[in-house]
Amino acid sequence: MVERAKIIFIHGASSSGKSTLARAVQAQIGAPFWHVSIDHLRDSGMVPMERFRRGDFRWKEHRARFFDGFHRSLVAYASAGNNLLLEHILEEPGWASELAVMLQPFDVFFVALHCELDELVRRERLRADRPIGSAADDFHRIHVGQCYDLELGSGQAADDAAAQLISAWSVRRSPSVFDTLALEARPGSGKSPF
Ligand SMILES: Nc1ncnc2c1ncn2[C@@H]1O[C@H](COP(=O)(O)OP(=O)(O)OP(=O)(O)O)[C@@H](O)[C@H]1O
Repeated sequence: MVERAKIIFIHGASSSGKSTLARAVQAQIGAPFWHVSIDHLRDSGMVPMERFRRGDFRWKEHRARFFDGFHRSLVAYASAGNNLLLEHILEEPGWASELAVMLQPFDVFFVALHCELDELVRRERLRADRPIGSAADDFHRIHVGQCYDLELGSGQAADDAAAQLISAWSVRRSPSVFDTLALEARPGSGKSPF
């Protein structure tokens, strides 16, 4: 029998430290988790980034189906019993409910990674590999009205934040925030995202 997959979902603005935290969690946690991120798809060459940058193709025309496919791929991995350490940004208002419904069969722990605006802007400038302004744009939007199973600040060292996350995850409660979101999104609840 396939074991019910566990998903730890780290949600934070661009440059808040999601990848850094995910790597630290992956290094410390007592079971194997696959670190899943859009960054890996973009950086591996799966997406023809250069051609989008050159203007050969229009991202606007492909974005919705790219993210739909990414969200479905999470279900595919988890259905096979894989534990996932997901870092992602809920860029669209409907995505939280949509994902909650899709991931309902799994044990999802939803973590916010908060970072002060001036620190986000500083990190974004320093790394120079993200469009300037993305972090601030996320900062003002992505956490609005969102509930989490755990909220972390990104002012501490990633190893300490990872230890805190793992400790909270190991005593997580049911129903989780995603369980509640999925229930609210069911047809008839009046909050369906579809
Ligand atoms: N706890 C931390 N303290 C100081 N700097 C950090 C911390 N965590 C990450 N950083 C730095 O911030 C920058 C962005 O980190 P990271 O790539 O982990 O963010 P991210 O949220 O995954 O970004 P994106 O969503 O844009 O891929 C990196 O230069 C990283 O070294």
